[in-house]
Amino acid sequence: MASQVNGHSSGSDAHGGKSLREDLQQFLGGEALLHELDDLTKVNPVTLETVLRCLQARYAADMFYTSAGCTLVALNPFKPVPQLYSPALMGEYHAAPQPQKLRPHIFSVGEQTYRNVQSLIEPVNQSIIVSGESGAGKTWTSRCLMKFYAVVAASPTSLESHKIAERIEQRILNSNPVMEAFGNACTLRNNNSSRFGKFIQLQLNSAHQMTGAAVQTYLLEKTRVACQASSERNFHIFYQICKGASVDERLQWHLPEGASFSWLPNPERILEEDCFQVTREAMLHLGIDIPTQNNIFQVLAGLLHLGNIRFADSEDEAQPCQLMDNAKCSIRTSASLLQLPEDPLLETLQIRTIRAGRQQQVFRKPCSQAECDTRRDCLAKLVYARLFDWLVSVINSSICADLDSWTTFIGLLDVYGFESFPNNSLEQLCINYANEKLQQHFVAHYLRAQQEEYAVEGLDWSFVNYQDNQACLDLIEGSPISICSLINEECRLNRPSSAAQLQTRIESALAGSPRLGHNRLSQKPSFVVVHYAGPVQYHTAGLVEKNKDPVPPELTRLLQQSQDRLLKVLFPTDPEVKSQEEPSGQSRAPVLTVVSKFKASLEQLLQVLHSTTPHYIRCIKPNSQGQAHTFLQEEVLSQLEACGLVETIHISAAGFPIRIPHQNFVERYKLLRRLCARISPAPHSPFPDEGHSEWSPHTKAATLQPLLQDILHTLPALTQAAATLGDPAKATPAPVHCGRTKVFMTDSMLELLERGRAQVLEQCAYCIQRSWRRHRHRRQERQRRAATLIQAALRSWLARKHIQRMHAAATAIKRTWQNWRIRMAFLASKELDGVQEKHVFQVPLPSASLLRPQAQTSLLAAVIRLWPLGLVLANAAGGVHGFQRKLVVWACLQLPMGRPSSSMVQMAQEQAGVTSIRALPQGSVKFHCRKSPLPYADICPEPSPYSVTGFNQILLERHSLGHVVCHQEYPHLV
Ligand SMILES: Nc1ncnc2c1ncn2[C@@H]1O[C@H](COP(=O)(O)OP(=O)(O)OP(=O)(O)O)[C@@H](O)[C@H]1O
Repeated sequence: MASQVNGHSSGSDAHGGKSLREDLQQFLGGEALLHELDDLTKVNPVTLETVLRCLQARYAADMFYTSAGCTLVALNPFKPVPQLYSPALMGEYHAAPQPQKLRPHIFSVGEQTYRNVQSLIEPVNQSIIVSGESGAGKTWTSRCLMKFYAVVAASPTSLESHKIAERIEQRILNSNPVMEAFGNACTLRNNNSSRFGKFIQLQLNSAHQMTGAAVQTYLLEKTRVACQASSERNFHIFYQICKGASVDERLQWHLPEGASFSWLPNPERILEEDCFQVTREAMLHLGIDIPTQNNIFQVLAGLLHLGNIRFADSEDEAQPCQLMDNAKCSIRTSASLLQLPEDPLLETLQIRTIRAGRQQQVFRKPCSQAECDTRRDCLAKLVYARLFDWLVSVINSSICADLDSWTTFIGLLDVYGFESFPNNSLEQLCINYANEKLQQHFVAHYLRAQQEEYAVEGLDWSFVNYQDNQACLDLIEGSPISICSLINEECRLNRPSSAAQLQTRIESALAGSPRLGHNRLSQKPSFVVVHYAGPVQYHTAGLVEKNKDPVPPELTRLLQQSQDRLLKVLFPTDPEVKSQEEPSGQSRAPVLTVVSKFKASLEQLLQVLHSTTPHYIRCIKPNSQGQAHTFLQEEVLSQLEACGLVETIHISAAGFPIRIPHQNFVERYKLLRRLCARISPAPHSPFPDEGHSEWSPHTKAATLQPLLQDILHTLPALTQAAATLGDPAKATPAPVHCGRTKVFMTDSMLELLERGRAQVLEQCAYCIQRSWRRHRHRRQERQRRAATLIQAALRSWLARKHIQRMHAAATAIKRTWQNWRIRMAFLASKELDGVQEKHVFQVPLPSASLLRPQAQTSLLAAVIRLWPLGLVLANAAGGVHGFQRKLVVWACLQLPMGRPSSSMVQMAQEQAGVTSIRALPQGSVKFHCRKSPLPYADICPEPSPYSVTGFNQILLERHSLGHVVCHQEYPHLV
């Protein structure tokens, strides 16, 4: 870096060397700080030197973007810096509350532009003008901006609309590789140089989502098809088809491997742009199907073969020039690829037809060898230019949204930068003319308008001398006499004029212009124009011819005969088109020259730019070799001068770049009075409240001034607040000037106001949030109470219901239980006590029916009286056994022996079992038997594991052993 700085000023004298060393010392000492300055307006003093140092320091620190007031300076890194354009970074700039606070970047310009569209402040439409030398990074920048908008202006709503938006964005992005393949070429200064200018209009709908785009192109360098400077190349697409075609396609397009074409110089150079597949895929996405693509490539192959056609010089002027031997095959192949008849093709190239006289008689004149070559080149240029325009229209129809589906747009202008070569011609004149126009637009927008406005608004302002290029524009395009008008006139007169004559004409007619110069040392006829970026010498040779860009009508007619589907579209046999193509020599209508067409499209472009808010990005090339980490001061210096950057910085730093009409200012910042009201009561209060913003027209004018004053009164408070927040830059009161119709301020003041506004809005939002939360809380509380009440009522109802059901069930059980007990007791007592008589006939004694009634009665009585005794005896532990026992039983029961019923009684007795016998003192016997023959006496209503089934306690009284007391007992009662 030191050597570069040394190299910049290599003074030989001791004093010069010393000052340079000091300078260098100072520079190097301050470098650490210098690279931190991200706005060139902060460089002090603002001179080319300091600006240059700052840029160099930043470049060394890999900081490629620097603000310069209203412009962004973009240094070409000439190396991939992926993190500089990552989607994450895009998101960061998009989400930042103040993107301009972040590091300078094209995304901050992009985001600012997008926010301007969202704010709907007039003019809503925005334009970003990307300018710079060839290879400075304009196309790269435009591409990155398009990607940025594709991300930030994508539709976040429904999945369906998101998909549509994504498809549109993809198409817009796909238009880049197609346009670059057909419109870019490798030049000495840039491997991927755009050979046309373009204005891309990104269309946004009312929700600020990208719905489409439109591309307008300017001045395609079509001469490149047939003529390339040494070490340069043709358009990329020709190399792509030659390198990327498949074997079949090669056969079809007659492009054998290793074939040489004179219009395809330097094919051995391999560039990353030579990617045929990428172009094909992008074309497919844009709706250009494979057959159409093949058709396009076939036509391009036809042009390549056309370029190989060579003519031999003819000795005899009356005879047409003959084809060279090796060109015969080329013309056949070319004719077949272009689907043109071979002989008429050859004839059209060899022979000129002239219509003359009143009857428009046709004369045929053989062309010289040079003329044949010119006609061949013209044919190729004509086809290629039409093909390019057609492609642009196809791209537009694919990406352009319906007129009613978009409301605003962001325009991206990528134009060729200022050009100055040793040999400049009409192309450079047009390019530099466009740059002058854009510079004027810039000057008008930022510099002149700013200063003039200060004067009109009555502001005290010391004017800066800026370079007004109006004089230069007058020289090029002025009326009635200018360079353009003179060249056009030469074309209209259609007279043979030499280059020297044109030079003399220009010099004599425009002698008074301060911007016209003359290079006395020049060998060739030329004139010099002193552009804002420096003097450029234009050679007059061939200027008029280039301006005419003559297309012999027979060439168009020939192409109209083609059977090729694409050429039929490009060259329709439409009479309207025909009349445009063939202006008759006698017509007084203005001739459509290159300059006049370019001027018209430029004016159209400037009209669009004037209706938008412009943003500028100046791309700077740190070195012409395209090397990373190399900052050549001299080269950068000339570019800084060429783009008028230093003046911009100077004025932007000293002036008031922000101008807001009173009405807009009041509308936007009237809520700042709330801040003031909190600090101190406002001095004026005859204005309506914010809630009543619809003032009547007469009150409006009357209230505007006091309102304005009120707002301005809040500024000290705002500045103070900034100071307490520890922002010293904002603490010093930034100048605000109230003009007659507008308020003027600096960026920092605007920032302060915006911050205050955001603060008030934030407080309002808090207030609304608080009220809403309170309201919501109250409502929730009410709802909660109501819910509790409902729950309690329901629960008590349910409990009551349950209890009622349980109660009813318990009552029913109790009743049933009581009834059962009563019934059981009744049945038992009936069985034991007084029922013997009544039920005697019901005792199910077997063979009872066989006994006599008396016998039956006595038997029953005996059973009842004596069975316990029988039981006792039968079950006695010792003593009576077998037959003896039976006899005892029979005797006790007085049963007749051998009767079947006796065994049954025995059975019953055996089953019954006696559990205990106790002799009571009075001589009675008390015993318990396990089971009685009574059906109800042993029924336990409550069976439980602990309960013993009812058993009978039998007491045999001594005094009446025959009287038996039998009652039921329950364990729990014992
Ligand atoms: N930001 C960047 N990061 C990395 N490389 C870049 C950047 N900008 C530009 N370049 C490199 O510089 C080259 C030239 O850039 P670009 O084609 O955008 O220049 P240009 O100004 O459009 O030139 P022309 O006017 O000739 O079309 C690119 O091919 C790329 O290699």
